[in-house]
Amino acid sequence: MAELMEELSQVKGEEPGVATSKDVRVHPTPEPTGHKPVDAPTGTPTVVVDDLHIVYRVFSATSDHEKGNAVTALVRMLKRQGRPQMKEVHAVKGVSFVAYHGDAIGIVGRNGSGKSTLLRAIAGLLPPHSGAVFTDGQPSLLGVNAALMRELTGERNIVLGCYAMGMTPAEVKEKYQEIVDFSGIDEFVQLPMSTYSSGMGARLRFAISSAKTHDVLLIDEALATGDREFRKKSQERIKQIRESAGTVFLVSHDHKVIEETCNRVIWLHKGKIKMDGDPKEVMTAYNKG
Ligand SMILES: Nc1ncnc2c1ncn2[C@@H]1O[C@H](COP(=O)(O)OP(=O)(O)OP(=O)(O)O)[C@@H](O)[C@H]1O
Repeated sequence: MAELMEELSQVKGEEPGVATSKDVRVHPTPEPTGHKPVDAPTGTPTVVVDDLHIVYRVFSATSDHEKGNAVTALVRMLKRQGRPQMKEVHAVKGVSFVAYHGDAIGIVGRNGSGKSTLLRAIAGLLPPHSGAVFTDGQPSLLGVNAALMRELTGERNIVLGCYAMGMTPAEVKEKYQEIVDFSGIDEFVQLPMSTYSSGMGARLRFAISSAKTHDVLLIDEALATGDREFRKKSQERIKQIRESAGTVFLVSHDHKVIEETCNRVIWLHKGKIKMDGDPKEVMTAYNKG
């Protein structure tokens, strides 16, 4: 571990790079890296989503003949034909809400209702077609595909992941063992992540990203593969983030996790907010509808 830290800090310099999410904030607020919990009181706005529309543009092939391959593309070029028609998928349609410091907001809805798209837009990874997202603080998106490197060991991923979140070498050193213990991967930490089960990978991802205090933590199904014990631990961690006045968004199809973890639930239906409020009330309506 010590040699690894030294090796990596030499490569990256004294103050390693800051997480990419800082670069993609729609409304950035300058903050020192690795800062302590946000000192804003709970109840002040942290994310404002204003009449947000997200539209994906995809090439559509209306017939087999038009389907994209090298030959059809070449024929199109020779015949000087244009590209196949663009199709628009309107994934988020006029969503507005305000989230506050200390909120844990569950986002539920059927497959394709726009949950992941909304999270990615809050993280600044998707540009609004119209409308806007304003964030006070640094949003960090934790998804099932969070960028850990499968061919590297757990140990290396922990160090790189912490650096990517903007921690200093001293902070990484301080947090390292806590992350290993929280993830429960034990001696597997010395093995490449390609040898991990999906649950072990998810636990390590959550342990790394929750080791830092986040202003806005966006979790997309990342808790789904953990076992019951890990779920409990991660719920406890989310509670701590909320108590330190961060804001958590949680997309999950697991209603129990949503009800136990969140103080508010937004129900998305076909890209629009169908209901927004108390978890029990929203989940009861959602289960009926
Ligand atoms: N990269 C993309 N390109 C084109 N369309 C997309 C893309 N990603 C999502 N969509 C479309 O946007 C809509 C919303 O998808 P999204 O993944 O946000 O839904 P979701 O509620 O998270 O679904 P799930 O519960 O299945 O994860 C769907 O119609 C989907 O087909």
